[in-house]
Parts: sequence; C-alpha cells; structure tokens
Amino acid sequence: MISNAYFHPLSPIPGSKLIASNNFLTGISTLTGRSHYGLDQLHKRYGKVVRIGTDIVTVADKDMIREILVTTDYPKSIIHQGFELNGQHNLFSSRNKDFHKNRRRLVAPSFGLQYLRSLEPIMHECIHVLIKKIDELLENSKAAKGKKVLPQGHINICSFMMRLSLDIIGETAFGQSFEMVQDDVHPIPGQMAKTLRRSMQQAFNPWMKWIVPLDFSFLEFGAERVRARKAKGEKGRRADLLQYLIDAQANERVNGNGETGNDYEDMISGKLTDKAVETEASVFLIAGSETSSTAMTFTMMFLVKNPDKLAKLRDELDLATASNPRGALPTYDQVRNLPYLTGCINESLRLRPVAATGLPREVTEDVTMNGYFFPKGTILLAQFPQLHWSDEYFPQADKYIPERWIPEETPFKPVQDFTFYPFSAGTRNCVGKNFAMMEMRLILATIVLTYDISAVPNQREDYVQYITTALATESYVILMTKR
Ligand code: HEM
Repeated sequence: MISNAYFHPLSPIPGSKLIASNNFLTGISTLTGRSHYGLDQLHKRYGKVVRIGTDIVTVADKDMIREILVTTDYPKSIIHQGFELNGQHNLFSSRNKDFHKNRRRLVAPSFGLQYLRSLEPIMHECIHVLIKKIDELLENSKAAKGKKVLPQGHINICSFMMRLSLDIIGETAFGQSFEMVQDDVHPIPGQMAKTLRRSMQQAFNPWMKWIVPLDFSFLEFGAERVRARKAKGEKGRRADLLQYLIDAQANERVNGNGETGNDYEDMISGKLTDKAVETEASVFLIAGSETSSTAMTFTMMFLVKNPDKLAKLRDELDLATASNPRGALPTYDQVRNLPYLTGCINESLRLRPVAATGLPREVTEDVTMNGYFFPKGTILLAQFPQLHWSDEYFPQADKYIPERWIPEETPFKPVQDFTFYPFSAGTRNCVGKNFAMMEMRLILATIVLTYDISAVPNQREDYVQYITTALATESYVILMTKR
C-alpha cells in the first residue's frame, strides 16, 4: 500500500494517499450508491484530476474529458465486463473496438429518426394507460390496489415514470408491455434491477462474486419473447425495435455475413446470432428504462419547484397543440422541435445526469495528457457531471434555467461545445438518445397539458447511482388535478 501511494507512476497525481493506496475504499463506496457525493467532495478538495485508487483517476478537466471520450476515444474499462449478459459481449459492455463497430452498425439504424416514427403509436398506447390510471387515482385514491394510499390528488410520479418507461421498452424491445402502470406486479423488472445493482457492485468489488451469486434468469423472459416473435414469422411482424433486430439478422444472412457456426468466433466478431438478438433486446431493457424514467422524474421535480418555468412550458405546449381535439395526445411532430421543452429536459439532464459517477475508460498505451502521466491500464473516470455543475461553463450552475439553452433568450453566453455530456460522446455515445428524447418529450408534454401539477414540500431528494441515477427513496410525490 505504501508503495502504491508513494512510488507508483500515478503517485504525483493529487488525492488522498489512503484512498490512492488501494482500490478497496473506492470499491466499497460504490456499495452505498452514493459515491457521486464523495467524488464531488474530492474534486472540490483536490482539483480537476484526482487519484482515487491504485490505478483509477477521476478527471473533471474539460479538455481532458474531450480527449478521453471523443478525440482519442479510449475503450471502455474492465468494469464494463460486469455487464456481459448470457456470456455474450454486447453493445453496451463491449471493450473491443472491432466488435463494437460491427454491432453498432447493425443495431444503430433501429434508433434512426425515420424508424422511430413507427414507434409513436406504441408510445401513445402506453401513455393512454398512464392517463387512465392517474385519472382513476385522482377520482379515488383508494384505487391504488395493494399500494400505499396517498392523500387525494397526491401522485407518486417517480413510481409512474419508472413503470411507464418499463412498459414502453417492454412493448418496443419485446413486443409486450410489462403492464407495470396498470398492475405493478410483473416480477421481471424487480429481479432485473436487483441483479444489475449487484453486478455493478461486483464490477468494483470482484471479491463479492464468491459471496453473492448473480441471478440472470430474467434474461430468459426476453429470449422467450424473441423466439415467439420469430416463430410467428410474417404474421408476427410489427414495427418495433425487436423486429428491426430480427430483420437485420435475416439481412446479414442473405448478404453472406451470417453466423459461421463457430459460436466463439461469431460472438467476438459481433455477428447477429440468435443469442446476440436476444441479448441486445435485453440491453435495451436495461439501458432504456431507469435512464429515461429518472430523467423525466427529475424534470418534473424541477418544474413543480419552479412554477414560472412550468407556466412558460405550458404556454409553449398549449400553442403547439392548439388545434388538437380535447383529450388528444400531443404528436411527436408537435413536440419534437419545441425549444422550451428541450431546454427543460436539457437543464434537468445537466443538473442530474444519469451517469452521476462519470464514465470509466481505459488507457491502452502509456500516455501523457495535460502534463499528467497515465501508464497503460489506468482507468480514467471522465467526470463530466463536474462540468455540468461548474459556474465556469454554466453561470448560476445550481439554478434550473431552461432559457440558457435557447440562444435568443439566454441571459448568458451560449453554452460551449464539449461541456454537456448527458448521453456521452464519441463512438460510445448513447445509441438510444433519439428514442429517449422522443419518449421524454411525448410524456412530459402530455402530463403538463393534461394536469395542473404542483409541488408537495418536504420530500427527500437525495439520489443514488448503482447502474444509473435514481431517487434514493424511489418516490417523488406531486399534486395533480385534471385540467
Ligand atoms: C434519458 C435517457 C438516457 C440517458 C441520459 C442515457 C445515457 C447514456 C450514456 C451516458 C451512455 C454511455 C455509457 C458509457 O459510456 O458507459 C449510454 C449508452 C447507451 N445507451 Fe443510453 N441513455 C438514455 C436512454 C437510453 C435508451 C432509451 C436506450 C435504448 C432503448 C439506451 C441505450 C443505450 C445503449 C445500448 C448504450 C451503449 C451504446 C454503445 O456503447 O454503443 N439509452 N446511454
């Protein structure tokens, strides 16, 4: 430990010598889900580049983050191996550039704007169920079967956003809603969340593997859905993410790029095998549920706490949907280019990024960056939330100011490039960004148009990050009345 702290090539990097002398303390801090608070403190104390383990350095410098994520585009770190599913590399977990390039080429078009348009009716269907359910509760709060009965008009919006995003991703990635908004009893989401939380903790604390085994049986749910869709052939065809993967697999086979039959070779070269299709559908479920739901919950939290911003958003939405008959949901075309709605979402993603502990990347060759020497194998945590929270790049950084995203309205200089990374950047940026923005715009617009919403005071707002950020209490209650 002494040699790690004082004689290691990373020793000149600022930080606590005790924390730098081992990886145990940083590993343990991930068990609480609150390591983002500790990282923030460490940066405040030691500066923009801080050593937090034998071979782990957290970086909050704008130019270095750009170098790590975009310019050199370092591969993901060994930590991501914890996200291998079914023993398969996948789009999210892969550290191999060739695999990733091939898999991304096959998967990314399913998130193209044109293809996403076909998902609008599916999203609308799920949002209709939400409205019906909230209306039921507003009429009679005791309709919350088996749940805590809240005072009349009080709705746990955090729970509903989680359940709705699970239903939407269930419908689009597996062709079947989990019916969480309606019943909230499906066992798969809970089982998945528990396993993923543990797998993240094990990624930082490998010794835990011997104590708590991981239960990946939730993957069988997805695999069954994929097999069922394939078995139905043309009759089962439906425009969704799963269909896109099935069609991409068929095309690869027709074009002579199908599987070779050597399972290992096929896996490492990124071929769309049956297992790969099943795995990627599950990756969508994992990557596309808590992320969007947390972002929507926080956006609503900021809106109810800033009634002037909420009123301004309502005005923008009323104008954009003025021609709609009463009760009609806003369409994607109506909400996709609204500057204030986008500003409200961006501002929430800035203040509460879903990757609050930063993004780990691995140095593949010895390198000197900004005067710091990093030996091969160093894990660099690209700590982009520190940029989001810095007055240097975002004046009055702790305030919710959607106007800062609108050039004609901002009281500040325009937001600088390479200071805002909610969906990351470079080749490993979020493939689901368009999907998430579409979903968030539709849902937020619907809620603000359909209900008067306001704040319920004195609630906990602290948040944890195991896989992605979430409110620690899994609850945020707002007051709602039908408009
Ligand atoms: C507000 C919502 C979302 C946010 C803020 C978000 C953010 C991110 C971030 C920061 C990364 C990079 C992770 C890393 O480097 O370790 C990422 C990757 C990824 N996201 Fe998202 N995400 C969101 C929604 C979604 C949705 C809805 C999907 C799919 C339906 C999705 C699928 C993925 C996938 C597959 C990757 C890995 C991409 C690759 O490495 O090529 N995300 N996301």
